[in-house]
Amino acid sequence: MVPRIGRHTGDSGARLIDISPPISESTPVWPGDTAFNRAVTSDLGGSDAVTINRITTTPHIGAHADAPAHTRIDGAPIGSVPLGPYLGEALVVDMTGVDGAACIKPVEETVERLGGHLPQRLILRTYPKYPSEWENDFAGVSPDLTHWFADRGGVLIGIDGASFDPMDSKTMDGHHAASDRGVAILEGLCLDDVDEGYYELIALPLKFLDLDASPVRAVLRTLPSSLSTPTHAGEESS
Ligand SMILES: Nc1ccccc1C(=O)C[C@H](N)C(=O)O
Ligand SMILES: [Zn+2]
Ligand SMILES: [Zn+2]
Repeated sequence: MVPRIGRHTGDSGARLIDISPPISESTPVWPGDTAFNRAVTSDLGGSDAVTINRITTTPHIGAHADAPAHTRIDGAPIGSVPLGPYLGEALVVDMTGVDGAACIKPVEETVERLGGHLPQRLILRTYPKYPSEWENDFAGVSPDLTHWFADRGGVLIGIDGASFDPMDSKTMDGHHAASDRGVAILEGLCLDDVDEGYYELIALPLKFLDLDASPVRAVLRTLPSSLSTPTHAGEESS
């Protein structure tokens, strides 16, 4: 029997791919939202014993996890969401040729092509190249896809775009579908260096007790090759 995620020892040649864009004052944020800003409050370059910065930022910056509280008045803040969804096997699907909201068909086709295995985490690539400036024209995640995935045991969907809903949405249907189905949301992932296929996702939000979102350091770890090829299809229902 092939070793599964969590049981392999770590020096098996697995590669870590950082899918977090850099965060600085020049990181784009939603128009009108609070940009990242920092100020030094204690300075080694002055007479202080330590350097300390103060930061101001929207929590929806770079790679980040949305909490249910972002779009539901009674939704859980990010510090009290379960962590399981943010860790574990994920399938990266290339949607760069797809028009509009990320939808079911490309996922079905990719799963089919890779051998039929659908893990509990789905990561959707919509940009051929991650934008370095704010981009109005991102694809959301279609509610249909979220329902389809939740029906098959899905617990997390991540996307490279800035939001699960198009920029002019007033109803936030993409976000609501996810929170209604208990599907965790990651946004702003930089997938430039990632091929379609199976990986281990690691992207934990911080324990901000009252916040609507948290930045994450998102990485994909390559699986032992026996796990990232179609030969293991159907063996696991992670
Ligand atoms: N409507 C907004 C108005 C102001 C600031 C952000 C938004 C968002 O929708 C953020 C986006 N949905 C996000 O989850 O990052
Ligand atoms: Zn967000
Ligand atoms: Zn969002």
